[in-house]
Amino acid sequence: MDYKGIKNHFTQANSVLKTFLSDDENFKTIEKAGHLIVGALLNGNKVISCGNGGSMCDAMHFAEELSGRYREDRRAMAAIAISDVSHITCTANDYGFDRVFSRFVEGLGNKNDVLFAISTSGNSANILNAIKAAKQKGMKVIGLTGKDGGEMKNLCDIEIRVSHTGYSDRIKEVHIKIIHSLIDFIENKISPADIID
Ligand SMILES: O=C(CO)[C@@H](O)[C@H](O)[C@H](O)[C@H](O)COP(=O)(O)O
Ligand SMILES: [Zn+2]
Repeated sequence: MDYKGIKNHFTQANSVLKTFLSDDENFKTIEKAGHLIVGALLNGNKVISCGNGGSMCDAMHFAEELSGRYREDRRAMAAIAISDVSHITCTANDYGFDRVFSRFVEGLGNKNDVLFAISTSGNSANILNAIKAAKQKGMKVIGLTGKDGGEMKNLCDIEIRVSHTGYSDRIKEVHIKIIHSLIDFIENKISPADIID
Protein backbone atom coordinates (compact mmCIF):
# COMPACT_ATOMS: atom_id res chain seq x y z
CA MET A 1 0.00 0.00 0.00
CA ASP A 2 1.11 3.58 -0.66
CA TYR A 3 1.21 4.51 3.00
CA LYS A 4 4.47 2.55 3.27
CA GLY A 5 6.16 5.05 0.95
CA ILE A 6 4.83 7.83 3.13
CA LYS A 7 6.03 6.12 6.30
CA ASN A 8 9.43 5.64 4.69
CA HIS A 9 9.93 9.44 4.73
CA PHE A 10 9.63 9.38 8.51
CA THR A 11 11.92 6.37 8.86
CA GLN A 12 14.58 8.06 6.71
CA ALA A 13 14.23 11.36 8.56
CA ASN A 14 14.66 9.54 11.85
CA SER A 15 17.85 7.92 10.59
CA VAL A 16 19.37 11.21 9.32
CA LEU A 17 18.56 12.88 12.64
CA LYS A 18 20.07 9.97 14.59
CA THR A 19 23.30 10.25 12.60
CA PHE A 20 23.48 14.00 13.32
CA LEU A 21 22.75 13.36 17.00
CA SER A 22 25.53 10.79 17.28
CA ASP A 23 28.32 13.39 16.99
CA ASP A 24 28.55 16.01 19.76
CA GLU A 25 30.86 18.10 17.57
CA ASN A 26 27.72 19.13 15.66
CA PHE A 27 26.23 20.72 18.78
CA LYS A 28 29.51 22.35 19.80
CA THR A 29 29.61 23.94 16.34
CA ILE A 30 26.04 25.19 16.72
CA GLU A 31 27.02 26.67 20.09
CA LYS A 32 29.96 28.49 18.45
CA ALA A 33 27.62 29.89 15.83
CA GLY A 34 25.26 30.99 18.60
CA HIS A 35 28.05 32.86 20.42
CA LEU A 36 29.09 34.55 17.17
CA ILE A 37 25.55 35.81 16.53
CA VAL A 38 25.00 36.87 20.14
CA GLY A 39 28.27 38.85 20.08
CA ALA A 40 27.34 40.55 16.81
CA LEU A 41 23.86 41.52 18.02
CA LEU A 42 25.17 42.82 21.34
CA ASN A 43 27.62 45.03 19.44
CA GLY A 44 24.86 46.54 17.31
CA ASN A 45 25.59 44.43 14.23
CA LYS A 46 23.06 42.44 12.22
CA VAL A 47 22.53 39.04 10.63
CA ILE A 48 21.75 38.66 6.93
CA SER A 49 20.46 35.25 5.82
CA CYS A 50 20.09 33.70 2.38
CA GLY A 51 19.31 30.44 0.57
CA ASN A 52 17.66 29.10 -2.59
CA GLY A 53 14.24 27.43 -2.85
CA GLY A 54 13.38 25.64 0.38
CA SER A 55 16.52 27.10 1.94
CA MET A 56 15.25 30.58 1.15
CA CYS A 57 12.18 29.72 3.22
CA ASP A 58 14.54 28.57 5.99
CA ALA A 59 16.55 31.80 5.69
CA MET A 60 13.31 33.78 6.06
CA HIS A 61 12.13 31.59 8.94
CA PHE A 62 15.45 32.14 10.72
CA ALA A 63 15.39 35.94 10.28
CA GLU A 64 11.75 36.44 11.20
CA GLU A 65 12.14 34.54 14.46
CA LEU A 66 14.91 36.96 15.43
CA SER A 67 13.33 40.19 14.16
CA GLY A 68 9.82 39.09 15.10
CA ARG A 69 9.25 36.43 17.71
CA TYR A 70 10.37 32.91 18.59
CA ARG A 71 9.17 31.76 22.02
CA GLU A 72 9.54 34.73 24.34
CA ASP A 73 8.39 38.33 24.30
CA ARG A 74 11.54 40.40 23.91
CA ARG A 75 12.94 43.21 21.86
CA ALA A 76 13.38 42.73 18.13
CA MET A 77 16.78 41.55 16.94
CA ALA A 78 18.54 42.80 13.80
CA ALA A 79 18.10 40.03 11.24
CA ILE A 80 16.94 40.12 7.63
CA ALA A 81 16.65 37.49 4.91
CA ILE A 82 17.50 38.37 1.32
CA SER A 83 14.00 37.81 0.00
CA ASP A 84 12.90 41.09 -1.57
CA VAL A 85 11.54 39.86 -4.91
CA SER A 86 12.04 43.22 -6.60
CA HIS A 87 15.74 43.22 -5.60
CA ILE A 88 16.12 39.58 -6.68
CA THR A 89 14.41 40.01 -10.08
CA CYS A 90 16.21 43.27 -10.85
CA THR A 91 19.62 41.86 -9.98
CA ALA A 92 18.97 38.55 -11.76
CA ASN A 93 17.75 40.40 -14.84
CA ASP A 94 20.52 42.96 -15.01
CA TYR A 95 23.54 41.19 -13.50
CA GLY A 96 22.70 37.46 -13.42
CA PHE A 97 21.19 35.09 -10.89
CA ASP A 98 24.56 34.30 -9.37
CA ARG A 99 24.71 37.88 -8.02
CA VAL A 100 21.26 38.17 -6.39
CA PHE A 101 22.60 37.67 -2.87
CA SER A 102 26.09 39.14 -3.21
CA ARG A 103 24.73 42.47 -4.47
CA PHE A 104 22.50 42.76 -1.42
CA VAL A 105 25.47 42.01 0.83
CA GLU A 106 27.54 44.64 -1.04
CA GLY A 107 24.77 47.18 -0.42
CA LEU A 108 23.77 46.39 3.15
CA GLY A 109 26.53 44.36 4.78
CA ASN A 110 28.83 46.02 7.30
CA LYS A 111 32.04 44.91 9.03
CA ASN A 112 31.28 42.38 11.81
CA ASP A 113 27.75 41.68 10.56
CA VAL A 114 27.04 37.97 10.17
CA LEU A 115 26.03 36.25 6.93
CA PHE A 116 23.96 33.13 7.60
CA ALA A 117 24.19 31.21 4.32
CA ILE A 118 22.18 28.05 3.68
CA SER A 119 22.87 25.52 0.91
CA THR A 120 22.33 21.77 1.03
CA SER A 121 24.90 21.19 -1.72
CA GLY A 122 27.29 23.88 -0.50
CA ASN A 123 27.84 24.72 -4.15
CA SER A 124 25.18 27.21 -5.29
CA ALA A 125 26.99 29.98 -7.15
CA ASN A 126 24.86 32.81 -5.75
CA ILE A 127 25.53 31.63 -2.19
CA LEU A 128 29.28 31.27 -2.80
CA ASN A 129 29.34 34.80 -4.24
CA ALA A 130 27.43 36.13 -1.22
CA ILE A 131 30.02 34.55 1.08
CA LYS A 132 32.87 36.10 -0.91
CA ALA A 133 31.17 39.52 -0.80
CA ALA A 134 30.64 39.15 2.95
CA LYS A 135 34.31 38.33 3.54
CA GLN A 136 35.33 41.39 1.53
CA LYS A 137 33.12 43.49 3.80
CA GLY A 138 34.76 42.06 6.92
CA MET A 139 31.64 40.12 7.87
CA LYS A 140 31.62 36.74 9.60
CA VAL A 141 30.07 33.80 7.77
CA ILE A 142 28.08 30.92 9.22
CA GLY A 143 27.21 28.24 6.66
CA LEU A 144 24.48 25.65 6.99
CA THR A 145 25.41 22.90 4.52
CA GLY A 146 24.80 19.26 3.61
CA LYS A 147 26.44 16.38 1.75
CA ASP A 148 30.25 16.97 1.81
CA GLY A 149 29.96 20.72 2.45
CA GLY A 150 30.79 21.55 -1.16
CA GLU A 151 32.86 24.67 -1.78
CA MET A 152 31.28 26.34 1.22
CA LYS A 153 33.32 24.21 3.61
CA ASN A 154 36.43 26.16 2.60
CA LEU A 155 34.82 29.61 2.78
CA CYS A 156 32.76 29.77 5.98
CA ASP A 157 34.07 30.85 9.39
CA ILE A 158 31.71 28.31 10.95
CA GLU A 159 30.18 25.47 8.94
CA ILE A 160 27.32 23.42 10.37
CA ARG A 161 26.97 20.39 8.15
CA VAL A 162 24.31 17.69 7.87
CA SER A 163 26.47 15.16 6.05
CA HIS A 164 23.66 13.21 4.44
CA THR A 165 24.34 12.33 0.81
CA GLY A 166 20.80 11.53 -0.31
CA TYR A 167 18.01 13.92 -1.27
CA SER A 168 18.22 17.44 0.09
CA ASP A 169 14.79 17.45 1.75
CA ARG A 170 16.19 15.21 4.50
CA ILE A 171 19.06 17.67 5.00
CA LYS A 172 16.65 20.59 5.24
CA GLU A 173 14.62 18.83 7.91
CA VAL A 174 17.68 18.83 10.15
CA HIS A 175 18.55 22.39 9.08
CA ILE A 176 15.30 23.67 10.54
CA LYS A 177 16.05 21.93 13.83
CA ILE A 178 19.47 23.53 13.86
CA ILE A 179 17.85 26.91 13.22
CA HIS A 180 15.36 26.51 16.06
CA SER A 181 18.04 25.35 18.50
CA LEU A 182 20.23 28.29 17.49
CA ILE A 183 17.45 30.83 17.97
CA ASP A 184 16.59 29.30 21.34
CA PHE A 185 20.27 29.64 22.35
CA ILE A 186 20.39 33.28 21.20
CA GLU A 187 17.11 34.15 22.90
CA ASN A 188 18.34 32.69 26.18
CA LYS A 189 21.70 34.50 26.03
CA ILE A 190 20.40 37.97 25.25
CA SER A 191 18.33 39.72 27.82
CA PRO A 192 16.11 42.51 26.47
CA ALA A 193 18.19 45.21 28.14
CA ASP A 194 21.43 44.03 26.50
CA ILE A 195 20.69 45.01 22.96
CA ILE A 196 22.25 48.27 21.80
CA ASP A 197 19.84 50.66 20.07
O1 LIG B 1 13.33 22.57 -1.22
C1 LIG B 1 13.89 22.02 -2.16
C2 LIG B 1 14.20 20.56 -2.14
O2 LIG B 1 13.83 20.00 -0.90
C3 LIG B 1 14.32 22.84 -3.35
O3 LIG B 1 13.52 23.99 -3.46
C4 LIG B 1 15.79 23.26 -3.20
O4 LIG B 1 15.90 24.15 -2.11
C5 LIG B 1 16.30 23.91 -4.49
O5 LIG B 1 16.45 22.91 -5.45
C6 LIG B 1 17.63 24.67 -4.31
O6 LIG B 1 17.89 25.38 -5.51
C7 LIG B 1 18.82 23.80 -3.95
O7 LIG B 1 19.94 24.65 -3.68
P1 LIG B 1 21.12 24.24 -2.69
O8 LIG B 1 20.52 23.74 -1.41
O9 LIG B 1 21.96 23.20 -3.38
O10 LIG B 1 21.91 25.53 -2.49
ZN1 LIG C 1 10.15 28.31 13.70
